[in-house]
Amino acid sequence: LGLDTVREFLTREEDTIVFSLIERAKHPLNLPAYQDHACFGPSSGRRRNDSFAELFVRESEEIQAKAGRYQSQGEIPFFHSRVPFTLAPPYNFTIDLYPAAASVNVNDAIWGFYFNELLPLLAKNGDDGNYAVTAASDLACLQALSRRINYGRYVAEVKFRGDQQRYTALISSKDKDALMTLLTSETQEDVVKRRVEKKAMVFGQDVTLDGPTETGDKNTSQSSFKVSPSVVYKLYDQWVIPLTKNVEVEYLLHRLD
Ligand SMILES: C=C(O[C@@H]1C=C(C(=O)O)C=C[C@H]1O)C(=O)O
Repeated sequence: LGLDTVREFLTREEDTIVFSLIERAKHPLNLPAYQDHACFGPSSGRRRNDSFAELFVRESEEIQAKAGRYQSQGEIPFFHSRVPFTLAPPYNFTIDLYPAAASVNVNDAIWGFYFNELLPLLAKNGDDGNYAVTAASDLACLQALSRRINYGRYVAEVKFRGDQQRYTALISSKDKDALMTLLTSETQEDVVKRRVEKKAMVFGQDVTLDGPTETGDKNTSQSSFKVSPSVVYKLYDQWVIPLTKNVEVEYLLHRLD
């Protein structure tokens, strides 16, 4: 585990995130899927206050928990299920994280910005009734974002090991601001934001057999991309990077527990 390796992981996750957004943007907003108390058919066993999307995520996570998804430290569910067993054969996952800090995560914040702020920028107004397909693509977005952002734990572990003296001093004095400054690389953040914006252009264009496939083409206006590159830039600038850094700080604060 080194800084180059963790950054390679984050770079690869960008592809997953951009593709999952492109998939979600295929569907209209489908607002009824997100409304509390929404009533679809017989409400057998249905908990009140759950939107359809919430129910979909909860139940999907339950089956994925059974299948062993959360045996890996890299995956953190949005809802903690009480499923005690796993269908998957046991596997000795590597333990890279410090135990007392390993469960640090910002899934609640991810849930909030995804549904309240990102989704309206991503999906066009409309309702085609395909709520299950829509919620399945929400789940894919949420899982990709959660994996990327909560990977801040690994980034923090690497940074801590690389500069134990300085980090230990700041952790002991619980100096959040100084920790934030020490772990921040503005140059790297700028590279990441410009790269994801470019990925939205490359992955989100219509591919045809005539003409070159280029991102600098003057005919490719923002509106011709499946997901607006500026929305992807904003996603990283306002939510993904700041939340990743919050995860890093919170992890570090527990690194000496
Ligand atoms: C993840 C890192 O830590 C911080 C967060 C970044 C990000 O979320 O992309 C980029 C640079 C750092 O400010 C890193 O150094 O790679």
